[in-house]
Amino acid sequence: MRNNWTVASILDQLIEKQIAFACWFFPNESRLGLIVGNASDVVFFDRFDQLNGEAGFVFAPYCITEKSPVILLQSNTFFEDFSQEDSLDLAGFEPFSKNEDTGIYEFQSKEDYLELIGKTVTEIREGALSKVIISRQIPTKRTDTSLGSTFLQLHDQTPNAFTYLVNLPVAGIWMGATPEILIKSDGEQFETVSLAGTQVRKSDADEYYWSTKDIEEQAFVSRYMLDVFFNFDIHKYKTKGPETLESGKVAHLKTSFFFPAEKIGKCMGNFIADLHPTPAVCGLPKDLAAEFIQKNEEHERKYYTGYLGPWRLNQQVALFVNLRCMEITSAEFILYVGGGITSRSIPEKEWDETNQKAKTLLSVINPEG
Ligand SMILES: C=C(O[C@@H]1C=C(C(=O)O)C=C[C@H]1O)C(=O)O
Repeated sequence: MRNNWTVASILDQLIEKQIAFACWFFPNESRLGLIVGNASDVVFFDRFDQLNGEAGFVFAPYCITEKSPVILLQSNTFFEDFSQEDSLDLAGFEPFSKNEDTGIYEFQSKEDYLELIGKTVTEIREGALSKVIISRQIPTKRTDTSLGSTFLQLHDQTPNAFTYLVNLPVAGIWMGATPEILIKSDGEQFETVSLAGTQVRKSDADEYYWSTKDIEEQAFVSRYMLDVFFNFDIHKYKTKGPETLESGKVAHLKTSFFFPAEKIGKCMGNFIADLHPTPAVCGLPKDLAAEFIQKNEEHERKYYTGYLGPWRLNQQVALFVNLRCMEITSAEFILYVGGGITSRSIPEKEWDETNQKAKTLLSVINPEG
């Protein structure tokens, strides 16, 4: 039985003492993974493929910049299930130097967002783009509620998501509950997932009908994955789906792909570098979409739409796309939400979709709101 109070209070102390850590719940599991380390246990990379041969907990950005490198926490202080522990000796850990709050976070007005979506749809209809993910930040005033207990509450509300809380040098504090697997391995086979298309969650699983926009949008992601498989000589795989996946207050279309581990066992870092960012978070064609995002989004994505998780930690690989997440500064929670825009997008609907996606996080940080 998890002692919520003890766990929350240890996580709060780690944050307060500025000790590097990552903790997480895998989807549909009640075990709490925790890795804690010294400042010297954290390494930074400026290329995604540098993960080849490394092991630890990885926190990777959408796009590598000087301020957002790939971060790997390598430490022997690793618990597969910390929920059963009742203490942790923090005295032996050397803290990392505090990250400065340098970002400027502005609430993007609905009008500005609708205008950007309108512009994106026109660009897609007239040019070479098929799909682009456009996102926005939702800054919310931070209260003095315990982040440890907010995290446990988030897990209780979205048990089928990968729920995490990290405090790391350079990146700072991030928390989220994502439904999207990037890559997962049980040693024998790898699983990767194509996830896209969104609608409000229904009370009855049989009620889901999917629109052409959603089906097409998700098919773009699946199609792209097949190209990446081809690059790595993966010509046979098992598929499951498309099927509906419910998460938080929304539901998505999901296809899972499975292939033998030996295909990429020695070059996993290269495989991830090719896969990321998928058209679920960037767009198609990838280079044009990335350029459009860079020119048109008003904010830096930092670690939103990057990926995170155990990377060959105790032999396990389980990376998730960093969605439904927030960055936590001393004064604010900055939520990040986005959606896939195609030629069939209706700006008002896209705005509603981002609000739906933010609901779970908003309900845990501001229960009265
Ligand atoms: C970009 C996000 O989600 C992605 C976009 C989706 C969509 O456009 O329907 C669905 C799931 C994710 O692949 C987000 O949640 O911020």
